[in-house]
Amino acid sequence: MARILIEGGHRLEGSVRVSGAKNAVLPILAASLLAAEGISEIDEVPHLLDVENMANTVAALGAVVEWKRGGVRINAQNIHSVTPPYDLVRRMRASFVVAGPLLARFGEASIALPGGCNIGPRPVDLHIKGLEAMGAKATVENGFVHLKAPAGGLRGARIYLDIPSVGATQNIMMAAALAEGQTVIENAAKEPENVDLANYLNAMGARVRGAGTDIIRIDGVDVMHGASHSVIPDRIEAGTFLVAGALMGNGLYVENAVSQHIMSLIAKLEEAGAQIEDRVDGIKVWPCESGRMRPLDVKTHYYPSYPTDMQAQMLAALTVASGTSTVTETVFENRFMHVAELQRMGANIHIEGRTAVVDGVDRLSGARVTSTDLRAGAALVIAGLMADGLTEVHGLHHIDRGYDNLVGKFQAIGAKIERYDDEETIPLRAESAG
Ligand SMILES: CC(=O)N[C@H]1[C@@H](OP(=O)(O)OP(=O)(O)OC[C@H]2O[C@@H](n3ccc(=O)[nH]c3=O)[C@H](O)[C@@H]2O)O[C@H](CO)[C@@H](O)[C@@H]1O
Ligand SMILES: C=C(OP(=O)(O)O)C(=O)O
Repeated sequence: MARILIEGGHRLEGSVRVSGAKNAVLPILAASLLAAEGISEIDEVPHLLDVENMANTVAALGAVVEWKRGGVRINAQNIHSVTPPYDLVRRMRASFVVAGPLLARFGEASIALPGGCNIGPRPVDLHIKGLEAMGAKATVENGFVHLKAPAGGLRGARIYLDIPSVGATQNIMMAAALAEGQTVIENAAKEPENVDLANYLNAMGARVRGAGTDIIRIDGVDVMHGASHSVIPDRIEAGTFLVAGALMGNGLYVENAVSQHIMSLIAKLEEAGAQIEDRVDGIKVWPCESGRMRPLDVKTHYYPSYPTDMQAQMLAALTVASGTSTVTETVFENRFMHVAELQRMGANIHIEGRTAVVDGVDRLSGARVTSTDLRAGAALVIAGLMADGLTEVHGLHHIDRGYDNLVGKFQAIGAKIERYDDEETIPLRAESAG
């Protein structure tokens, strides 16, 4: 079974470059389906399992997808299907965002309903309600959502989102790009990845204003074309390295990190005592002078509040803080699966409802642990970097979904970390990792 082996205690220094954002590139690949003319060139595309799945999804619908160095070229002129294969959709929730582009351009789409996942139930009711407000008929049958636009195509509408859902905002924004008239999304998600998507849509000929604020206005156009676009850096990958640097760094430079995208995380790291220097093209981080982070109270919420996708990594960091911290998860119902794994490494955490209460311990000890979701995997790697002895992390398919060469990047900044796929032998193996 594939696993990562980490020998804890080595300092991290030098520079690490952040890749393009997973949560931006996925809807951008889906948005490419809107182009009836021309070819899109997307740059800064990270090497991720999710990206491969999304590229395969648009290819299965008829788009011609050509990989190039650092990016991808997509010709979506001849789409022949509005039903992405179930096998691809089930692997990745984000594939539901092909619904908006397909419905807008072809008047119909049939997408397998994404189920819940390891972080809790993840309904798509707000996506469907938004598309219905634009005139679509939605029926759910045999696990699929069938969406059909009215004879004259989708019509612009005023849509208030009960929750500022990232995915619903994306689906509605893409569907509205080719609808008749104006769509207004109120209580829209303000995430930087949605701004990146809006910029790409506008480069394709759409008219989207207000992305990044609560209210997005989209004036529908008749036709869209391919465009060139460079994906923004991944703020969660940047945050993951900043947390690692705040714990184990000797002055770690996270190149490409955009401080504006992670203000809440930077504020928390500074509150914990880490030193942060915002530079033109990245962020440098040093650990607290005392060598130990101060305890924190952290609460996840929608952007620009503290991101749920950085909850597990921060929780791992706080296991060795100099006191008691609280971490409250408000976005997803069940995003504390990593707690049990961190406890196996000696962390002192108990859950009270939606809050994890973390009593800092002097040190963690290496153990064999399993990622339960993508960010849980990153949290366990961070825990392994600071633990005594050897840590063996399993469940790598989660990490591969969203981190581009995580092991190689940590190796390059001084971590003692190796990845073993399948039956390769583990030279570093020791009893403590069992
Ligand atoms: C590919 C991608 O970009 N994934 C991100 C996106 O996921 P995703 O787009 O799935 O997250 P949402 O913003 O939609 O979900 C936020 C909350 O709204 C709820 N909800 C959402 C839609 C809906 O129709 N009904 C409903 O009740 C969800 O269950 C959740 O509790 O934003 C999340 C919240 O920042 C991040 O953790 C994910 O990394
Ligand atoms: C929850 C995440 O992603 P997804 O929405 O793709 O599951 C994540 O990136 O942490």
